[in-house]
Amino acid sequence: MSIVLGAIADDFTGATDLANNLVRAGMRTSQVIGIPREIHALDDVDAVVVALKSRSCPVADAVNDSLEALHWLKAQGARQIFFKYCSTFDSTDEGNIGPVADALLEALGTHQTVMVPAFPANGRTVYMGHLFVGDRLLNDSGMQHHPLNPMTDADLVRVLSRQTSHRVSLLPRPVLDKGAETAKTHLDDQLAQGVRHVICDTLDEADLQVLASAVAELPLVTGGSGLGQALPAEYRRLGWLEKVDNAGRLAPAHGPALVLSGSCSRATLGQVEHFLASHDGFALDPLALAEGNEQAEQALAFARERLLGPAGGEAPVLIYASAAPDRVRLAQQRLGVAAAGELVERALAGLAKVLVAEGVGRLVVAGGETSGAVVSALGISELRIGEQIDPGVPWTQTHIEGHELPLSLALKSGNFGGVDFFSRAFDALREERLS
Ligand SMILES: Nc1ncnc2c1ncn2[C@@H]1O[C@H](COP(=O)(O)OP(=O)(O)OP(=O)(O)O)[C@@H](O)[C@H]1O
Ligand SMILES: O=C(O)[C@@H](O)C(=O)CO
Repeated sequence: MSIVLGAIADDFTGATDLANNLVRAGMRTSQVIGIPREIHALDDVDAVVVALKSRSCPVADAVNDSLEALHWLKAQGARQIFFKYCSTFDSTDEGNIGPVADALLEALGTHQTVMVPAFPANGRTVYMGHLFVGDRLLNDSGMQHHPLNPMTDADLVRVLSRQTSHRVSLLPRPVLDKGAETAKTHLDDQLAQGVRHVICDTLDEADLQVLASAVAELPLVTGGSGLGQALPAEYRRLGWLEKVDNAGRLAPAHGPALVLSGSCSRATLGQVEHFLASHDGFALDPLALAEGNEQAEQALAFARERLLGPAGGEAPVLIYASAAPDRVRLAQQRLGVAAAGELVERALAGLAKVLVAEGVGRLVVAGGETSGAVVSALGISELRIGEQIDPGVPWTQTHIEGHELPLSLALKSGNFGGVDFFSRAFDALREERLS
């Protein structure tokens, strides 16, 4: 059987976010980690999301990996390709959104795509090309302090124009408001004028549905997961997709519960604080990690005692490097941005590897880069997508080599989730609401 949608996501939590919305809209979805090296059995799967780690890597690597993913997805019969990036348009003047989108267009032999980062369910909307997070412009939302790609400009036409030599324009809300046919005509007019990338305004779910209807037959669409929620209904309308029940059913969860957080996003900082008010936690500091193994070993002993020892209990514990912008800046000034991030990612990934091997069976990871590091360390190649915990974050399940029982894993994007996300995620599993 051929898949309908093939998606290329530029980070791990972003991939899960998109997969979650596809499952919710009734597509049976598999997420694969990196470009699959072996042939996968894709029976009973409507969509595959390839999770890359291409958001913050050098442009040439992002382009090569994305093209390799494209070729694999086309070989699986994908009718439409979705390039998934962050709903906060995480990128720098070098890329990687513009260069990857250009390369995908060229490889597909097509000349235009849409850019739909909005995710209204999580407060990301676009008006007159300006991206809002809740009631703040992107550059005033906390994203201006992002450790790897500070977002200091909310005007996406301007942001993307710095990343591509091709023309960028806007599909404004007043046009969208007139419906899918008018939107399509607008895209065609722009194409005739040589516009390659069209940033799309989106205020709400209704706008997403109009957009989905206008773009369902384009070879390439790009954006956040909001569009992914709206497309499956269009695929059904086109006769490409059948309706299925229970697209997100998982097996029961087992084992001790751990949260690892390397995200310094505003939402995660609130979640860490909230969790620590009623649970145990251990703070990592890149400056201490740079001194040697001692702090990582202390963190391991802390988790072992609470989760795996004779006194180990049901309560989840947290190990985190999440810190306020001034502390992040200090570490970055002393160590360098990349080195500080790598020290944290390596420490959290190493802890995940040991603790899962020793029995942790329920794991929440906060932060896209952090999730990428943890998933790689665990050698995970495929995730089955389950039910949603909060918008954009589902529980997933995977098999770890040598383990009889599956690992339940939730990969949380930095700015996603309610303030009580960490404890509520496990409550949901305990209640078997999600199993
Ligand atoms: N205390 C710290 N000092 C410096 N860097 C840190 C610190 N804590 C974490 N980091 C690094 O900051 C980066 C955070 O990126 P990550 O993608 O994991 O989170 P996020 O940006 O909040 O999530 P998302 O990409 O899902 O929005 C990681 O590279 C992490 O290692
Ligand atoms: O689109 C989003 O906001 C998320 O899926 C994400 O990519 C954050 O890393």
